[in-house]
Amino acid sequence: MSFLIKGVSVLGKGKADLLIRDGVIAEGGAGNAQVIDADGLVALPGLVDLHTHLREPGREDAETVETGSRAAALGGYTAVCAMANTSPVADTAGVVEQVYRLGREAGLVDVQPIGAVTVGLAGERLAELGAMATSAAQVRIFSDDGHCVADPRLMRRALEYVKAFDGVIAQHAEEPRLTEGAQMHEGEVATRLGLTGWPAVAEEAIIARDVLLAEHVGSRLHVCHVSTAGSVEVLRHAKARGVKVTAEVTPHHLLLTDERATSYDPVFKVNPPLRTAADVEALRAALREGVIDIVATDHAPHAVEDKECEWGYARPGMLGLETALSVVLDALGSSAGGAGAGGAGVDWDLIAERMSRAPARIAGLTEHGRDIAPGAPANLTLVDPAARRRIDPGESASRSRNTPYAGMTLPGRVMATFLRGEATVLDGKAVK
Ligand SMILES: NC(=O)N[C@@H](CC(=O)O)C(=O)O
Repeated sequence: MSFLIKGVSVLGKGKADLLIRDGVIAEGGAGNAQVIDADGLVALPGLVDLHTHLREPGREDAETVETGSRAAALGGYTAVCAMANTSPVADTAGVVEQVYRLGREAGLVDVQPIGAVTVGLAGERLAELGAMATSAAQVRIFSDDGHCVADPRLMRRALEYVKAFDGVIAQHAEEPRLTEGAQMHEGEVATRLGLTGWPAVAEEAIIARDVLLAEHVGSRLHVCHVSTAGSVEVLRHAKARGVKVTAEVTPHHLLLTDERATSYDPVFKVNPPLRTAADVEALRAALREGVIDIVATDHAPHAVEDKECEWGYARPGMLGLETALSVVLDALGSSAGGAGAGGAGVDWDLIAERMSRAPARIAGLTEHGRDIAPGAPANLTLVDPAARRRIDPGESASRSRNTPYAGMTLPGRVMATFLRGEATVLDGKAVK
């Protein structure tokens, strides 16, 4: 199948016609290509998510590799990195190969498994990092996400181990002793609601420790879901020293604050928790500046019984794949003075960098995050910046419904996504 995308805005090129043939951006005659009228649409390199929970194996009632992949494609993604906190945990070559194979079979996005750092995420001994790296899944990112690698000696060993194959340790920065029983951000709102707080310093202390360890070892550290202004300052300091550290922020931490907890609706319960408006401002500025390198969704689907219960019993986590781009456009627009009608003023190069190119580089996904130019793999997404859509959880392709944006109207809409030249989304709908 070939496609001729007519009149689309391409970064650095203005309006152009794009020909997709044999899986790549092609040149020459269009022949019998299917024509897509892309007037008013913006072409971006396919988005890359460094932090997705696909729940398979083990919690297929909440998500499967296939349903999560479809949600990803609808969100404009062509690659996602699948977190290791499945059941069984992705801590062996066998499990990461299973996830990799399921991703290939679904064929909607490239699914790159992340391996666990420690056996069973228990934080006691290192998992078989080398075996996962040399497996068919070629794992390069290791994370105990959901849990912090709290033991400094184990963290040091992990950083040392992955250096041999240019791997990276993605840390869920949460000092567990400081967050025992925590339900939400520690601050004025938690006090008012009488809920146990998760203090900002529990994140900042681990990031500070880990950038020092990464510097000492000379290895690569990636910090998951940065959520506080203080973490930004630690990262700024580390980067100025030349530490090999990268960091992500989630869409929800760029838009929502701890005030949402006043509803006691567990859809707003997430780890790390929603923080203050001042944190949100600092995260937006850090993303724009590059102290935070990327946006990652932390898409965390949960079954109804795990979410529609009392706040204290609900699992933390929220959906993110289908709404990420819109939330980022909204968040950066409202404080950047940009994102006017029709997407005027949006810094599309920044969006491409933070949501595609940089995450592809960190994950080593060389087929993704490429400039849209002849010869490049046709992994791209077409966005209608003028569209606004009301978020209806019932319309989600995810198996779960825990979106915090239900009923909100957000800017931008993904109209088409292509994975190696195959359409996975057309006219804003999943193709298969
Ligand atoms: N981010 C979340 O709130 N939840 C994550 C794991 C975690 O980080 O707790 C999940 O897997 O559900």
